Amino acid sequence: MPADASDDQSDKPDLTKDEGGRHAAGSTATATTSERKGLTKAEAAAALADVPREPGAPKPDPIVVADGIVRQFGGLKAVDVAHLEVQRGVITALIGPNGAGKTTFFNVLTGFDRADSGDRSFNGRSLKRISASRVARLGMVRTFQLTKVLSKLTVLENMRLGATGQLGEKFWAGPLRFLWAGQEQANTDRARDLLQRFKLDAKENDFAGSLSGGQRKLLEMARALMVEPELVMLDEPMAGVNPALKQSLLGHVKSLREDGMSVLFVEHDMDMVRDISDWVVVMAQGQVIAEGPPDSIMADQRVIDAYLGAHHDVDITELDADEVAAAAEAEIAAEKEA
Ligand SMILES: Nc1ncnc2c1ncn2[C@@H]1O[C@H](COP(=O)(O)OP(=O)(O)OP(=O)(O)O)[C@@H](O)[C@H]1O
Repeated sequence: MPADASDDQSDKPDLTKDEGGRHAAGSTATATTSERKGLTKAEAAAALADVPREPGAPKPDPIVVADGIVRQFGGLKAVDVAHLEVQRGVITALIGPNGAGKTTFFNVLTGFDRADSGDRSFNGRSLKRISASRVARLGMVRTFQLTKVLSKLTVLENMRLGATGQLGEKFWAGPLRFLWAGQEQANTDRARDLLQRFKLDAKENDFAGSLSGGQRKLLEMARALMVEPELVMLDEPMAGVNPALKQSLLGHVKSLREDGMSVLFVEHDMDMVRDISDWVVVMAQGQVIAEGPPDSIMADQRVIDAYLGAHHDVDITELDADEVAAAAEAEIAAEKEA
């Protein structure tokens, strides 16, 4: 489904706007990644302590607000979300059975798909008629269930592609190298820093196609950070990832919150949901049926009936770096055999 093509003209994000008037004093809406103060798990829980455990509950400092979002495919209402607020600076999980509408809702929020009705806002600003690429430039980026790294490009080239809005991409600026060479160097430096953080630096010149599934997920997450986002949306980050690499991915997601970013992720892996999320939203048949902290959600009979009955808990073991590396090699070998 094509994204909303009617991209608006201004490239300047207005992240200071607060139509809802509910951003707390000292809100991080205008801060860059390096200036933003991250939250610990305890601080994130405290920020949500007074939020009612009910679908559509208002949050003290929402970064995203969805209102009356409906997306139909023929006669099927894939998404029918009356109201949802995503709190800034915390990790929110979106769970629900297959076909609940989670990915479709992600697509609509990020502008990769268009709702039949309803609107959503980011930092108090409506995203109506704003294209997916512009949504990303505003600071709301996503990864995909099936990774979209480009196999025939190197790891570093994939990273550079994550930096949107570069001067060198503008047709008039292309020949004027002096205008964009500095920006290109800054992007390469940032790419290398991120690759180091995600332990992919040794692979910067390898083709992305040679990475294991788990490493591709890491690369996609690293690439999403090239735009210094405020909100990172991850669609099933654990799907198809070896248990050893899961540990590493979990650590990276937690560190996003500690670095001051907000995270919204779709996941079926209940260990991950319980371990890292501060708040859980449950969807079933297109609607939000429950919201709350992980422990209360996992004990909610409606959630157990709609979803959790089929999911069992398995502890993810702590693994050291060698075990993680060995698991990545095993994953690559298994993929080659398949
Ligand atoms: N492009 C499409 N055309 C027709 N139906 C679609 C399309 N995309 C999604 N659907 C349907 O909409 C419903 C919601 O799908 P969606 O992929 O959003 O669910 P989900 O909760 O993400 O599921 P999963 O956990 O399996 O990824 C499903 O019934 C699906 O078949």
